Amino acid sequence: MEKKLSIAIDGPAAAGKSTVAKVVAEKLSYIYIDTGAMYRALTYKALVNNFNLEDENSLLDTLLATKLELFPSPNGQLVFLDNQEVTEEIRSSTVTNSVSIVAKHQKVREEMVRMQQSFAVNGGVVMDGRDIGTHVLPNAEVKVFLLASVEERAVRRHAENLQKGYPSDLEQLKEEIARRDKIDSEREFAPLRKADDAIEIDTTSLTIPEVVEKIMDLVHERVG
Ligand SMILES: Nc1ncnc2c1ncn2[C@@H]1O[C@H](COP(=O)(O)OP(=O)(O)O)[C@@H](O)[C@H]1O
Ligand SMILES: Nc1ccn([C@@H]2O[C@H](COP(=O)(O)OP(=O)(O)O)[C@@H](O)[C@H]2O)c(=O)n1
Repeated sequence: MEKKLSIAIDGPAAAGKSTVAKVVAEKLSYIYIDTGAMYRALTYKALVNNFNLEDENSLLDTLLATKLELFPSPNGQLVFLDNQEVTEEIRSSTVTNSVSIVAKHQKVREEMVRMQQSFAVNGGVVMDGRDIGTHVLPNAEVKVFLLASVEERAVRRHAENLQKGYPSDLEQLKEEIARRDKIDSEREFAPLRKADDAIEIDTTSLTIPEVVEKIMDLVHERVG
């Protein structure tokens, strides 16, 4: 039987990570794990309960007391928080604009990483996020860092919002994406960074199938 690999996909907001990670996981019959959803779920709970997002210890306590579950589904991944489905709720702009504050806390990240590593213990996983290649799966056989210009990423998110019927302002999205990238890249602990051994793919002028194909080529190189 072919060896089951671990595949790490990192990169800035709206670079296409989850879209291509889902397709790659499906092609390989691997599990897809969207780690951003975990930070989003904790942020959602903190916002609903009016918690101070700067209070690292209380966020850690909240996380430890939370039942956070990810279930594979044909459309990607369902997210449950204390037995309640929050798959859609965690994508709201309120959560999006606060999540990087929650995600900068070291203690929160350490616990998230512990959970993420436990999901990946048997390999056969495609995981996307910001620190997968650098911290969560440092021994992943395939590491990819996806990039695209901030303009292109904002245009993509804008189109996605309009298609879903959500209100959307392109200039505002551009600013929000740039601001989130800045916080994610500048935080002290486990910032958004390409792992030394990750392959960078600039997707600005690539289609989704072209990006998937590049990643599948890397996978095939590793399985020989
Ligand atoms: N190579 C690409 N070309 C055009 N659109 C893309 C490409 N990759 C992703 N998209 C679209 O861009 C949006 C953001 O992609 P997503 O996978 O959610 O990004 P991320 O997970 O990195 O935040 C989605 O609407 C997706 O369909
Ligand atoms: N491994 C990860 C994944 C997400 N995150 C944080 O969670 C936020 C949301 O991640 P996401 O992948 O859902 O975001 P999008 O790029 O899909 O909008 C990021 O902006 C980071 O602040 C992180 O710090 N580390």
